[in-house]
Formats: sequence, C-alpha cells, structure tokens
Amino acid sequence: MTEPPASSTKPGTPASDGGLTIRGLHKILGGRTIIDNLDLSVKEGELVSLLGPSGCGKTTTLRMIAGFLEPDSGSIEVEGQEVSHLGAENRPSAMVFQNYALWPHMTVAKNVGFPLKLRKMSKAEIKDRVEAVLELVSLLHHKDSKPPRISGGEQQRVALARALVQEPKLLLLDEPLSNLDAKLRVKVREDIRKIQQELGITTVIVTHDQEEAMSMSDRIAVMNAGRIEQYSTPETLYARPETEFVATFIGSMNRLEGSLNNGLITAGPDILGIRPEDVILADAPFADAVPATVERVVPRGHFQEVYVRRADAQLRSFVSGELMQPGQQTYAGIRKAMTFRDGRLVAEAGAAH
Ligand SMILES: Nc1ncnc2c1ncn2[C@@H]1O[C@H](COP(=O)(O)OP(=O)(O)OP(=O)(O)O)[C@@H](O)[C@H]1O
Repeated sequence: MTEPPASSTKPGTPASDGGLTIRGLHKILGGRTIIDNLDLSVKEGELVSLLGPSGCGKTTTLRMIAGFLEPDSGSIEVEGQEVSHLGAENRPSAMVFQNYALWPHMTVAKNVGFPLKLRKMSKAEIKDRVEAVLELVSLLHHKDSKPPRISGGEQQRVALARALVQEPKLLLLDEPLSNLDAKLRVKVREDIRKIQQELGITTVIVTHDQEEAMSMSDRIAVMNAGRIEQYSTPETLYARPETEFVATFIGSMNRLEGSLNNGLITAGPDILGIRPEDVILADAPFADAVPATVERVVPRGHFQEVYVRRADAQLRSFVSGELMQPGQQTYAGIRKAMTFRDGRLVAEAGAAH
C-alpha cells in the first residue's frame, strides 16, 4: 500500500502561467450552475485539452475564453492581459469551430484572408500572410478552390489556417476532429500537434475523445459537471487517477466491489479499479495467481480482450500473443489495483512477481 497521490487540482488561485490563466470562472445558464468556479492555468506554448462527457461544460468554458459568452464572474488572462471585458474580435485569441464555419461561395484564400480584411489590412499584406499560412497547412495548391470542392480534412485545415493567419496568442479548437472519419482523425491530429509545436502557440482543445486528448496534449483537464476533476499530464491521469470518475473515463478498468488481499478479491465496501493490462494470464501458476477459465475472447487487432472467471471474480484482461480460446484453463494474477472510497483514490496496491 502506498500513500494516495498529492492532489494536483488543489482549489485556489493559480498564479499567471504566461499563456492563459482562468480564475473563478462561473456561469449559470437556465437557472443551473454550468461552470462552477473554475480555475485553469495553461503555460505559454502548451497544448491543453478540456476532456469530459457530454454536457460537462467544455464548450461553455471555451466560448467564455473566446469571448462569445459572458461569464457571470471570474477573470481570464492571456499572456498576462485581462481579456474578459473585451469582445471576441478584440481578444488575442482565435477559434476553430466544430463545423469549420467556412463560406462556401468564397475561395479558400478569401476565407482565410477574411479576418485580416476585417482588420483593414492591405491587399498585398493579406496575400502574403494567406499564402504563408496555406503553405504551413499544405494547402497552397487549393487557394483558388471553394470549400465544397475540397475534402473534410482539407476544410478542417482551411479553418485552422483562418485562425492561424490572425497570429493569435491563444488558439482555441472546439471538437476539431469530430467531423472526420477515424483514419483521417489520426492524421489531422498529428498535423495540428506538429503545427502547434512549430509555432509554439498556446492552445486549448475541447474534446470528448480520450484517445484524442491523450495523444495530442501536454496536459488534460478532465471536467465533470462544470468542475475540473483532475488536471495532469496524460501519463499521470492514466497511472494515478485521483478519482474513480477519472479512472473510468481515461482508459479501461475492471470495477469491482471489495478489497485485494494476497492477490484475492474479498468482500468489502471499497471499489477496486484494475486496468485490464494489470490482469496477467499465464499457462503455469505464479505468485498470487489464481486458476481461471477463459469465458470470452474479443480479438482487438494487435491485442486480445480476454474475460476470465476466477473463484473470486470475473476479470477482463488485455493480452498479446496467440489467440486464447473460450473454455481454456489459465492462471490469472492481479499486478496492480487502485482502491477508491467515496469516489476518491485512497490506495494503490501492487502484488509482487
Ligand atoms: N443557453 C443555454 N441555456 C441553458 N442551458 C445551457 C445553455 N447552453 C448550454 N447549456 C447547458 O450547459 C451544459 C453544458 O453544455 P456544454 O455545451 O458546455 O457541454 P459540453 O461539455 O461541451 O458537451 P458536448 O460534448 O455535448 O458538446 C449542458 O447541460 C447544456 O444543456
């Protein structure tokens, strides 16, 4: 047993971190508290995801950062400048909308140059900046195309270019990949991350897709009911979730009532959380392993999901290697388990091997 991890989500007033600092953000909509006294601090050049289930308040938070929605209270600083009294068009931030919001009758170049035209920039300068940013997103060859004639992934990059051309200090993206198919999503998220790192631009992305958040972000703020449950790196969120909500939301978990004693699950009021990769299967007995029968096997490509029945519990395991068969006898041991009480992590236990 080890001590519970130190909290990284302590309430309090965050010091300005350069990029974005939010303090005490609060919003009531339709008589309900939607954003509940939220603090968040993003370092300059950092990419942070707001991740959480539908309705937890991610988009509402992003819209307040962008200036499309007025907070009831709280402050928003971008690179040390208080912006909450400014309209969206006067903030040093630019937003990429979920549906891209491109004008179908305008060329790609005109779409991208539009925010600069609004700022009354000269035609020559607009042309230079638009071409440079289209080059950055590898779309220069489409500058005279109209959005309906290019692919979804390309439209997404036009929307990104239109935000970047404004040279914002803060880039905001609302579910930027949700309109793309699975394969393209992986490619586009890598592109966005690469460009973000090249430019060193402070970025906040809203997503409900944990894999997307895990693969792109320096840090992830996991939101639940208008609050941040935990704000950590992807690795920490996965290895040391502070709450059962975070443990369940990030990755997979066997959730059982009871406690772990000498490798056996015994009755108890606590919740045990066991990652499927911490359920070890082997042909021969090993320390703390218990005889088990394979009940169900789900091939998942480079690994398989195996449901085994032991005397004390049914467990799900992720294993690689030769496909296992239902009915097969095996030995199942628990390498590591998390214990939650009243929703909070109280202990981690690892069995010796
Ligand atoms: N104008 C409004 N009036 C009343 N309630 C609202 C309004 N706008 C949003 N809400 C409510 O606020 C909550 C948070 O909405 P929000 O769009 O921020 O969630 P989200 O986390 O972005 O969800 P999703 O992933 O589904 O987009 C929801 O319960 C929503 O119904």
